Amino acid sequence: MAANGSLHHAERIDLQIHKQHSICMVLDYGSQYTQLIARRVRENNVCSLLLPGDATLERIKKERPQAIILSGGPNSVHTANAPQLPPGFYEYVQQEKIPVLGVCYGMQLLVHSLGGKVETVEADGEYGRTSIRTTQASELYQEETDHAQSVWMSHGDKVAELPEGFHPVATSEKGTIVAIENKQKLLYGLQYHPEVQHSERGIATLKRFLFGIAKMPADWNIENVLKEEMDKISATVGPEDHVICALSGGVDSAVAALLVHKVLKERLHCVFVDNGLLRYKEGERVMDTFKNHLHLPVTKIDDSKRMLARLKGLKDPEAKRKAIGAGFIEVFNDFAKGFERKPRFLVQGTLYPDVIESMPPPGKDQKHSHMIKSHHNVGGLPKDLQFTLIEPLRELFKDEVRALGRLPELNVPETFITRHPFPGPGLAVRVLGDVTEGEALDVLRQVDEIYINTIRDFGLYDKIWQAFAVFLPVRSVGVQGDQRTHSSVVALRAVTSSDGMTADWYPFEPKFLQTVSSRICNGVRSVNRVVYDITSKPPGTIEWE
Ligand SMILES: Nc1ncnc2c1ncn2[C@@H]1O[C@H](COP(=O)(O)OP(=O)(O)OP(=O)(O)O)[C@@H](O)[C@H]1O
Ligand SMILES: O=c1[nH]c(=O)c2[nH+]cn([C@@H]3O[C@H](COP(=O)(O)O)[C@@H](O)[C@H]3O)c2[nH]1
Ligand SMILES: NC(=O)CC[C@H](N)C(=O)O
Ligand SMILES: [Mg+2]
Repeated sequence: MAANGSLHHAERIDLQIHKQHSICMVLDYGSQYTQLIARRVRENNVCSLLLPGDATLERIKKERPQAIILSGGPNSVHTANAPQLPPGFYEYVQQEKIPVLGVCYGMQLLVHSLGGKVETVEADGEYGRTSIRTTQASELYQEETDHAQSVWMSHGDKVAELPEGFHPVATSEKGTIVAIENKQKLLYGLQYHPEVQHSERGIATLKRFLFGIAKMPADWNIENVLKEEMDKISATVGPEDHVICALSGGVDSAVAALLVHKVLKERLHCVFVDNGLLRYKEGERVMDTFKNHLHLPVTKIDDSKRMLARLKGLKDPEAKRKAIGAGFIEVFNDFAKGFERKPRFLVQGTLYPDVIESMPPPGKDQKHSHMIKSHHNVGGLPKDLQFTLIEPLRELFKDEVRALGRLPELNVPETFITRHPFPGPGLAVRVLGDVTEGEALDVLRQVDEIYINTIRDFGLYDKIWQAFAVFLPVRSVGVQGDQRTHSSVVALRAVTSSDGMTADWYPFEPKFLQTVSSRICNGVRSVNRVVYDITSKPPGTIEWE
């Protein structure tokens, strides 16, 4: 639970439930993937605890970690004020025999601070899929040598010289050292990101670190989250309080609503907003699904006119996102006015990726993490927000939320669990630039409907994490029925992912691409060209804005 991000995210993530468990600590240097590391650790039933990268040694000691992972981060060890390990860190971990794994920036930090050399590679970074090969036996790879695997990289600095006592244990195709160890001192480093789904054996390597090297017990699970979050809600919401829940039809808010409802019952009031940015017939379809499957009272509010007016003339993606965030809150404020005792709390299905992409964590180490885009429900919220937020999923990733929703205690219907994510700002971040120009929204609705139906016809919906169309603000020349056309171009995007933090484009068969392209050009008059987006995340993001 958080009041509009008022605490440092890493401190907030200090889930105190874990005191009775052994802890793997993650020090956060601002990587987009820091929480993903913490999440991977939990996924393997080990309790993880995130602390800011500038935590003092006293703070670290207080938690008695059994293993420590140093995250990646946008800084270079050579930039002024780049995050450092606290004085006395190495003495402490050596004395307590605590294994340390540095990931990307974390590995560069180990190397740099122990007297090795890190250099900046001017125009030759490694981003996205990279092939690596183990060169020497290491516990990290179960002693296997000469084994190739595909991993996810995102770095512009590299290790040029190892500190004393370290060995390289894997290199990339370009010859970059991508894994190192100092077995005696229990210090390990990975230049790539083992925590992301697209690193082929990344999880296996993390498990080697947790269980093989750090010998941690596997004694934690998702049920703890349910109990903890329900307890927090009971402790925070007064017995007379009524609470509003922003419900979208997506999985996150459905899980959040059912979790909160378990505690508050009829004091929870769900609101679904039609902001004019929904897909084809989405408003009606979602309300039907709520009625047939969710069994919670839901009020639908049509805010489309006001929202489209608010977006008029806005071209900048961030300005659009902020306007949409403010628009949502205006609807909830209006709704709250209808109560005798005005609700003070607002439930949102915010997930961790929304938080990490939306804002650098406020507080001391603001410099460590970069804002990627303001998610409407986090960075897009107005500054004078009148509600205290209840966000029981704020520390979780989508696949964890799905697991939580499937627990028998919540029993969230599968129709919500398996639905592709759809962002709150909806089609506004898929019509590039000005949203209200021409018929863009209508064209996009038609194209999207054909695209998703074709995906279903080919039996691919559940193989794809998210698929959608994008309306491009350009025109191209075509020939249709022997006539010259100068019409719109749409891009199709389909990605595989497990948490939205990294993604790869989906490799459709040519037959699918042929079918969908001709269905779109035949079915939507003003479109004469269809392109397919083949960009992973990174370097792209999933949405285009
Ligand atoms: N149309 C809407 N009406 C009311 N609340 C919304 C709407 N769209 C989004 N929200 C709120 O914003 C939150 C974030 O949106 P987001 O799309 O990330 O989550 P979701 O819709 O619940 O799940 P999914 O990511 O699977 O679509 C939602 O959980 C919900 O609380
Ligand atoms: O509710 C939301 N409000 C937003 O402002 C928002 N922006 C992106 N997304 C969704 O988040 C996931 C990651 O998207 P990106 O790679 O584009 O950041 C993808 O699933 C996106 O659809 C949003 N969801
Ligand atoms: N992902 C990271 O941790 C990157 C580390 C450092 N900023 C680099 O570019 O090499
Ligand atoms: Mg959604």
